[in-house]
Amino acid sequence: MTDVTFMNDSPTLLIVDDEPDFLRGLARSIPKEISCRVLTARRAADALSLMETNPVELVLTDIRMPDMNGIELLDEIKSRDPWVTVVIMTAYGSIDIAVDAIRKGAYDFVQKPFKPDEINRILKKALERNSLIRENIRLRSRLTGMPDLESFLSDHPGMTHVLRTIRTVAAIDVTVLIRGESGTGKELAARAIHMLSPRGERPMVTVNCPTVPESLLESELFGYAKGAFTGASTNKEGLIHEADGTTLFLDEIGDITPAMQTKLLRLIQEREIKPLGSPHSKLVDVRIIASTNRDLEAKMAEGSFREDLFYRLNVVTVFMPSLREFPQHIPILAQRFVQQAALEYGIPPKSISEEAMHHLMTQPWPGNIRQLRNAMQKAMIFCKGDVLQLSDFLDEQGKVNTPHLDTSGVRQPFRVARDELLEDFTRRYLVDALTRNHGNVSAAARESGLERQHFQKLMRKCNVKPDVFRTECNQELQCNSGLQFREIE
Ligand SMILES: Nc1ncnc2c1ncn2[C@@H]1O[C@H](COP(=O)(O)OP(=O)(O)OP(=O)(O)O)[C@@H](O)[C@H]1O
Repeated sequence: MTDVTFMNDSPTLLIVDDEPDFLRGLARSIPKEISCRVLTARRAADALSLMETNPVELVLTDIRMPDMNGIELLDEIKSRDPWVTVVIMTAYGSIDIAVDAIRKGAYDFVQKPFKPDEINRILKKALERNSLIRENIRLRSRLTGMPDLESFLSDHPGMTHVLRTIRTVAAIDVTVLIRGESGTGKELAARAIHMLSPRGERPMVTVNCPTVPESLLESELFGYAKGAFTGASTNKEGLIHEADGTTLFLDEIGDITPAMQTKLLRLIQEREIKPLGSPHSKLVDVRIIASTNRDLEAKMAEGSFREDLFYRLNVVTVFMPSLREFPQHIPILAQRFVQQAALEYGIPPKSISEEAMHHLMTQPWPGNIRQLRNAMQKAMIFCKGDVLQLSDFLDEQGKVNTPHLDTSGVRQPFRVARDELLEDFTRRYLVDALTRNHGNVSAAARESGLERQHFQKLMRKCNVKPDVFRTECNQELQCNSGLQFREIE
């Protein structure tokens, strides 16, 4: 992976090709007037990881690559950020592949070997298109009042992908499905999408599907006509009518009955509602955002969730990561909840001891961010001093909370539960070892009796990054000694 040129505030072009000489030559041949930062990657996987940490506007990719071909890469890029412009390089004569790429959302294609003028013309056009799209999104956000997304979703690198998707889908009127475990911030993400969208000036209409009794859900959503059932003494508009012109957020859609699924499918397909007992249908203009913490694929397999509804909802999917996947996110969130609680309860903010932070980072948090927020609030209320200590996070018996070892409420299949427990144990073990060794991977591996590579493999599997465990003195030491500080994986 190389960063060839860099110009401030310029868009970024990422060139992907497994031929090192061709890649280098092409990157160097991009003329100055196409003012862009050029990144290169020799494998699709490297390209995707570069895109996690760099805002890439334009991708120029070869079709034939060993790990993932250009069309698969195109699919993956589009599912992450539909606004990235992708240009495909094909071998001479493979016009069918080029057409397929365009059908799948590529902006253009160019046949190898190509002349510099030809590729430069395409790149210029592609960058122009991209800047128009971005400008459009920016203006719309300004008009609707951009909320400070970072302030609640955090700009931790692990969350940049989620943030980018939220910003992008906000600007286009597509149906969005937000998936993730309970308490990961699905509703918050739905609000962010709505507020950033052109519909954001009006409030979003939220329906928490499981909390509305099944017998009432249809009339609540679609409304009813006078005389539709005993007690219907007047016409009543439903929530979908209320959401006409704005966003309808269907929270926990995985829990609705097959009959309601059919009705919602009709709404999504035809944008039409027919109140209960009314002979008339009417068109509505609603943008639908749905969320679920259910395994919809499993529900489809057992026949309790309609496939056609799933595909209608799943135009764009946002996956909210669990705290287990991003323990590095915990210190930022914990500090933020301390500040929030201080403001809310009118008490001075407190710092968090190293021991307490370590405890927070090694908990499995099955209730995710919600559970962390509650733990922080409780600790803030009961802590007597200026520093939150480990004891402020222990349960009534003075024990460290270890919910995963309590199997009484576990409903998962044995293998799933066992694998989760094992991964949780491994992650805690790694975090402990890295904390003790101030983020020094070699030392932590030595102490654990593991090969460094094995230790790194486990870190990758459990998404544990060493940087957060590095103390200031350790960082200084490494920087002063002239060593590269970032871990190269
Ligand atoms: N990134 C975040 N930063 C700060 N607070 C957050 C964040 N994500 C979630 N929260 C807070 O955590 C709580 C749970 O969030 P939210 O209700 O959006 O989760 P959810 O995934 O919709 O949960 P459920 O599936 O149980 O409905 C809320 O109080 C929310 O404000």
